[in-house]
Amino acid sequence: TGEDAPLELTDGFHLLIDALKLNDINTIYNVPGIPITDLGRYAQAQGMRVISFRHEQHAGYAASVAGFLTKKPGVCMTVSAPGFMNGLTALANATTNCWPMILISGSSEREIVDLAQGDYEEMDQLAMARPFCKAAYRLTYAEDIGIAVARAIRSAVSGRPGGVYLDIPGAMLGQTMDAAKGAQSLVKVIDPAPRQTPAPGAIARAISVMKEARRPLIVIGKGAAYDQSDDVVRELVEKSGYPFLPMSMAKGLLPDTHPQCAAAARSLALKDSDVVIMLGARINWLLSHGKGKQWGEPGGKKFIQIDIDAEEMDSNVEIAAPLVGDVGSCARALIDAMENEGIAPPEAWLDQVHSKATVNMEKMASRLQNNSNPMDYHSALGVLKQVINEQPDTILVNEGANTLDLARSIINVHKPRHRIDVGTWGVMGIGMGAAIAASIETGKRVLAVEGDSAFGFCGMEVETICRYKLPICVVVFNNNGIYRGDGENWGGGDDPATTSFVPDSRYDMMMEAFGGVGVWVKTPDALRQAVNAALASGKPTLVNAAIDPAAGKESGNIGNLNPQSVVAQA
Ligand SMILES: Cc1ncc(Cn2c(C)c(CCOP(=O)(O)OP(=O)(O)O)sc2=O)c(N)n1
Ligand SMILES: Nc1ncnc2c1ncn2[C@@H]1O[C@H](COP(=O)(O)OP(=O)(O)O)[C@@H](O)[C@H]1O
Ligand SMILES: [Mg+2]
Repeated sequence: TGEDAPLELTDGFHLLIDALKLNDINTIYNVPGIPITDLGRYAQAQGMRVISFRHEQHAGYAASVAGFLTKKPGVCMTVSAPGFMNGLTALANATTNCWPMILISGSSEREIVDLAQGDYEEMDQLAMARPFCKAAYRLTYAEDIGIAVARAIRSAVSGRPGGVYLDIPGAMLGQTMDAAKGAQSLVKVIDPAPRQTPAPGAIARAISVMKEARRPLIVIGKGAAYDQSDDVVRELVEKSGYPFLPMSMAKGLLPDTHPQCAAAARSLALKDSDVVIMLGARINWLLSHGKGKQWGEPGGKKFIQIDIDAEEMDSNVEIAAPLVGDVGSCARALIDAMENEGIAPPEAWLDQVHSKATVNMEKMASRLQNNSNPMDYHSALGVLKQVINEQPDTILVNEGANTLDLARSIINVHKPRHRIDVGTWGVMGIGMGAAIAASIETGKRVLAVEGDSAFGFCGMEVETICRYKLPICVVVFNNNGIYRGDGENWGGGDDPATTSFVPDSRYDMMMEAFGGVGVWVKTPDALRQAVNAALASGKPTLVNAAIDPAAGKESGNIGNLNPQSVVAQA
């Protein structure tokens, strides 16, 4: 341009969008409002998918699940203070699940915040975010957007993935700068999640432990699902001949119907195994911290642990052979070393585990056949098991207590990353955000199996599902309460934990209210018909499944975590 031509300008709004797009981030999950409303508009105008929710917590759950499914940071965008706080729960949950997510929140100027002068939605968000995420950054100048977004992406996906907070003051978005200089300030991140190979000595140590194994077991965790080295994981399992136990979101890396799957013989596998390989799975509360009777004789086990985070080792029990690196690199190195060392498959042990699993599956199968009216969990889940067996490409979302614990063991998963649930924390309310992200990120049909209480945490997002016409079938297991619908209260009157719901609530009418399909079903046949119709039509559907209020147990399988009052029961 000639010297008198006007300078071409850009601004914070557009530099932030350019930085995200340059790094192949093309979706924003948000709730609009000051100061980010126009940011969403401009992002959409520049070709990004901007999905607007009814509450930031569910936009955040969606972003974190997008991170789990794509290995790119899911982006949640919120307004300041209350919007930021609503997103913070999802950011903390992402960090706990080791999923990459970036929470971008509008904020106030430092000079006002630091003098506590009472700005609109004033809060020191940067300080508030720090304890709940891997890294937190705040922008002051538009020219720093390129490096800040690069840092946020790298922090979210490198090493152990997790949540990152990026604080964007409203005034910064409005700052202008020379467009050419702005373009030069952008950074395309190079290799943000580098492969991390284990040290040869660590491999040799693991092989020496495996050589002693007579009854080995591989526990596969959601870190392995996230790694997307599915073929190498399958190769490690099949070449070793070891039984494997999938944790809930690692189900489907190898199909639950695989002959080496020990899920239906979990107690035997945990108690009698002598060497346990943890593959992208933590030994935390979900595995009783590696202690107690379910793990057999104290000291009777040796652990090999594969994890990208070196500090995870020895968190709960001594790790005899730590393998620090990504699942794919560690599994590959282990397979190569096994071949050279001639590690023999443990046929007798595998047969023992497989026959125990077969017996248990046959026992369960008979409980699934009943055509009871009202349905109980088993008859309803027997139907959904069959639906997923027939349509294995459907992504299953699942939450509740009995609804979660029973579905996890009854519904087989046949493909990697096709089951999304409450994660390490056991969070209720992830269902609708997870279902929306699974649908948006994969384009696949989604079946969300929700306890009625769990659905209550996120039910308003059925309007979001209808607004974007997403092919999501929500099945609410309506047992009229949290855990059960008939508990008597020791203090007399309605039990605050169970009969707190209106009996026979018509959740199906909520979906109809927004133009979706609502069906109230009371029998397995009606449930099957409604779900198959929903998956065939791709229309947003809510199937309100009446479940016997007397079925189920308080807190499902984890009631033992409750503290007991001695005094109260005296
Ligand atoms: C955010 C949040 N709040 C409360 C809980 C406690 N909680 C709650 C409230 C559950 C609801 C279980 O009732 P449901 O109707 O979803 O499932 P079932 O009736 O089938 O057991 S399960 C559970 O752990 C939680 N895990 N997360
Ligand atoms: N790509 C990866 N390679 C290796 N380990 C990983 C990878 N991504 C995450 N991890 C690790 O996987 C583990 C996941 O454990 P966890 O969330 O407890 O799984 P689960 O609940 O399924 O057992 C975490 O310790 C995390 O550091
Ligand atoms: Mg319930």
